[in-house]
Amino acid sequence: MSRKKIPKSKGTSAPSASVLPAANGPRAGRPRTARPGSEAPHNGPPQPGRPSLGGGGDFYDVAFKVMLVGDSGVGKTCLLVRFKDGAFLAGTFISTVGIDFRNKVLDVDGMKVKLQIWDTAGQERFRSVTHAYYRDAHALLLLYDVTNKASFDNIQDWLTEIQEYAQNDVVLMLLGNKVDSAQERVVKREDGEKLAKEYGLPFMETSAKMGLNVDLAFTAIAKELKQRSMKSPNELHFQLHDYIKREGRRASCCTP
Ligand SMILES: Nc1nc2c(ncn2[C@@H]2O[C@H](COP(=O)(O)OP(=O)(O)OP(=O)(O)O)[C@@H](O)[C@H]2O)c(=O)[nH]1
Ligand SMILES: [Mg+2]
Repeated sequence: MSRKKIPKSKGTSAPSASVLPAANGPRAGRPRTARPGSEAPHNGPPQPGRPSLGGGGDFYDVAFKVMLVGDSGVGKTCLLVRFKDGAFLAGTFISTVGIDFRNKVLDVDGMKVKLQIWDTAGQERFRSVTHAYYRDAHALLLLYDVTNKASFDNIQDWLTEIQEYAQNDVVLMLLGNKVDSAQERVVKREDGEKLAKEYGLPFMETSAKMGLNVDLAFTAIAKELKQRSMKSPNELHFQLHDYIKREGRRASCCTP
């Protein structure tokens, strides 16, 4: 990938959320692998260019698509499983093939916000599959692994890719995962903060293993997207940076 610099902050206009009437029906099933280009199964993952957030039958007022991106092994799948099921996938690392998705409905200030979360494969060979999904994403969580310097160094390349394929107004957050592995840490918190500041990105350190800041990351995204979609002049403007600064916890404060 090239190492082109990108503009240092994203725009702030509202993404067009899918505002759908609350539905009643069965919950979405297990995540499955998308097959771009083929016909979407009923209630299955939407295909690139054919956005649909109506499947799954959850109760919700507004729905958004969130994508997890970053190098292979940084913990994208574990972050999603922690958020969705409150569990940690220990043991053998099973690399994601193509793309999976899961839905979760959050209560954000009295409104049901459905996040359809796309878990992408970090491996280079699946990159073209991932590209097709960027344009429909309302938000991106970009992860690196604090125990893997290369995954941090590659963030700039990911930002270049995001600039190329995602919407200009996509909500973007940088996450440094695996902070529970203090002994193996090679990327300092300050380095993550510095990079995030350089690009005007909200930033947090997380641990999918311990659950540190995982709910917070998704909740912050949901709040930001909801706020942008409401466009209510009476509502106080939600400040994503301030929110995660206030609510975010440091690794040192959390015991296993
Ligand atoms: N210590 C620690 N290990 C983690 C954490 N998150 C993930 N891991 C481990 O890191 C490895 C990779 O995790 P995955 O979530 O599968 O990584 P991924 O980013 O989805 O990788 P790809 O699917 O290949 O893109 C697994 O062995 C996980 O158990 C964490 O917060 N702390
Ligand atoms: Mg994965």
